[in-house]
Amino acid sequence: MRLIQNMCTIAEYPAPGSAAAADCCLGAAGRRLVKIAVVGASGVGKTGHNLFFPLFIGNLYTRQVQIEGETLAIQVQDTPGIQVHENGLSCTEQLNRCIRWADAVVIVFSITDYKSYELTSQLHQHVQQLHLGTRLPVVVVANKADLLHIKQVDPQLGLQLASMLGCSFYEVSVSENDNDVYNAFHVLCKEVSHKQQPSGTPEKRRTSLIPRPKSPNMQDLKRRFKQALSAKVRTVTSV
Ligand SMILES: Nc1nc2c(ncn2[C@@H]2O[C@H](COP(=O)(O)OP(=O)(O)OP(=O)(O)O)[C@@H](O)[C@H]2O)c(=O)[nH]1
Repeated sequence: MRLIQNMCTIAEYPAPGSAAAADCCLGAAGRRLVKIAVVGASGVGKTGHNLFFPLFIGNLYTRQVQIEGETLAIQVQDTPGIQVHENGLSCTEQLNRCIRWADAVVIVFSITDYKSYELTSQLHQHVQQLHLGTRLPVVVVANKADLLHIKQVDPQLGLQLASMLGCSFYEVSVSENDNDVYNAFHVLCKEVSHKQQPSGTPEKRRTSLIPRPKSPNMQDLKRRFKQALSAKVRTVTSV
């Protein structure tokens, strides 16, 4: 992935569904915009991920990325660490708003924190519930891969979980290896980009498969028209 350093100016993310949100569907300079929320337990390294997005306003980070020859604008929203209570996840309205705003989600857990790993499937379920009817692209990221000596989660478990959830999986170390983090975002952007593509081409192909109604047979029409006309003439003559 080629990351471009010159950032466009962005506004704070608008409320989903607002007119501003609609304007925001295209990034600055008419670019398509990919909005990503990074979620996970507290202390797993979410903010570290966002540091790859050098321009930020409040909790919103941005940069541009080249995907298949097109320059897309990515916006990444940092979210507060999620707390787990006895009766499940405790998600603030702010977090839920952010998940609804997003086109894709990165779920981060730390290999040094088993509880953060356990949270992943609940979080995935929560994300999909907030986007009922569409399958939101999600990537699972196991962070702090440099801390193998104090690991509580075997990265293999992360891989198994991600494939069970139908997500891509990346094991990364925010503090040691930028490339893996880039790759995780790249895969997600590509997936969103494909989802956002106007369905023109496949749609067109589909319509061309629908049989066109047969054009009326002109000879037959003329014959029927003549018949109707002569019947009328006959009726008028007999009167
Ligand atoms: N060794 C190591 N430390 C990391 C890594 N990623 C983050 N950290 C450290 O983990 C701590 C927490 O990182 P943050 O990015 O603040 O975590 P967060 O998920 O944003 O935490 P909250 O803001 O509480 O939700 C910091 O001290 C980071 O320096 C990593 O890959 N390796």
